[in-house]
Amino acid sequence: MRVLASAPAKIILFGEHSVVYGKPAIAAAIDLRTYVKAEFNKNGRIRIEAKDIRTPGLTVSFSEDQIYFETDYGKAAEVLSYVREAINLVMKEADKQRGVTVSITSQIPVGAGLGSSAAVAVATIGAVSKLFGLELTPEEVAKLGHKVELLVQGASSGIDPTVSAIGGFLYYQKGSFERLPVIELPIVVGYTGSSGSTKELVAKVRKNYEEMPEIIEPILTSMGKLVEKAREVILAEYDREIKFKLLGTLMNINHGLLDALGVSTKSLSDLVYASREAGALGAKITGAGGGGCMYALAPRKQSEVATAIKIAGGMPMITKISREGLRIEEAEK
Ligand SMILES: Nc1ncnc2c1ncn2[C@@H]1O[C@H](COP(=O)(O)OP(=O)(O)O)[C@@H](O)[C@H]1O
Ligand SMILES: C[C@@](O)(CCOP(=O)(O)O)CC(=O)O
Ligand SMILES: [Mg+2]
Repeated sequence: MRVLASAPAKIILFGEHSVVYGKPAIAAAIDLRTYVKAEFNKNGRIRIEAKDIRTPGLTVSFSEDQIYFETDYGKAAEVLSYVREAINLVMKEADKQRGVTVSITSQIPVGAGLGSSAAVAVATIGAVSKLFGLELTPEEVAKLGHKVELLVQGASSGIDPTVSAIGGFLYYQKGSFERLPVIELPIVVGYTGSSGSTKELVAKVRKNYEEMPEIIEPILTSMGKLVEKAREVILAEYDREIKFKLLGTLMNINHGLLDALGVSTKSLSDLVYASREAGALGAKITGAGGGGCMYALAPRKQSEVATAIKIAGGMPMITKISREGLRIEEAEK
């Protein structure tokens, strides 16, 4: 039997990092996907082929106590940890051990704040659980995806695996979510081309929090409050122009607070300011930061903002919200 599953990337519109501390956040799945094909093999090992992750042609096999590297790339085991943990968790859930080959192709830039780790975990859980005959709901897949991120990163709010498994536009807090109405958001994502590790950035914020809780706690509280305000604006009956203006202001405040937490970089802030100067109503980091992506809200100015991002040295991407989360593309007997 062979199963092909896919799961989407996401942007966090408001509330990254503070969501790890139990505050709410708002995120949307977007139309970039990771595809995972899973099939049984006869040699009893787990074999992972990650074709387009930035260690090209990476292939690693492992059995219970050994890892077999088929390339020279030293960080291979670490790079594939989300996939390995996802496969292990599904096997535990199914209470079965069998040789499985998993092949991954992805449209999502890695370490760019677009949730590639969650998408690869969710698509792997989706494909492998179907292969083992488990019928998991999207919510159950999201919970397992959260466990994968906790195992690999040490900390995770669970927002990324939830959005990737469920799809659409979500308000999320401590493992629970509310679907928000999908509105057409005129956004532009700007990619700096560099990456940041979520594990390291979350640890950096934690360190500051532990050293100076009296300074960091009010920042996180403000972030939580601005997310509540953003939810109110999204659900209000205002006309679109007013909504976008208010959301843009909240995005700018959120960016300033993320900068205060120490997760921005010069390149990210360059793209943020270039977007605002080109007419965006708001612009902020999306995801963990330390490199990766920002996004801008730019009604009627998307092409001007895309050009400004390019001139400032970034790569613009015009994306849409994806209503669909985890998708089983094919399941062949
Ligand atoms: N296509 C892929 N194949 C295998 N692992 C992947 C793939 N995409 C992402 N990952 C895993 O996710 C990690 C990046 O996750 P993270 O630091 O959370 O950044 P982000 O989720 O913002 O892209 C990579 O180092 C790798 O371990
Ligand atoms: C920083 C954080 O809020 C979002 C991380 O997103 P990404 O891995 O950078 O796409 C962490 C989390 O919510 O678990
Ligand atoms: Mg991630």
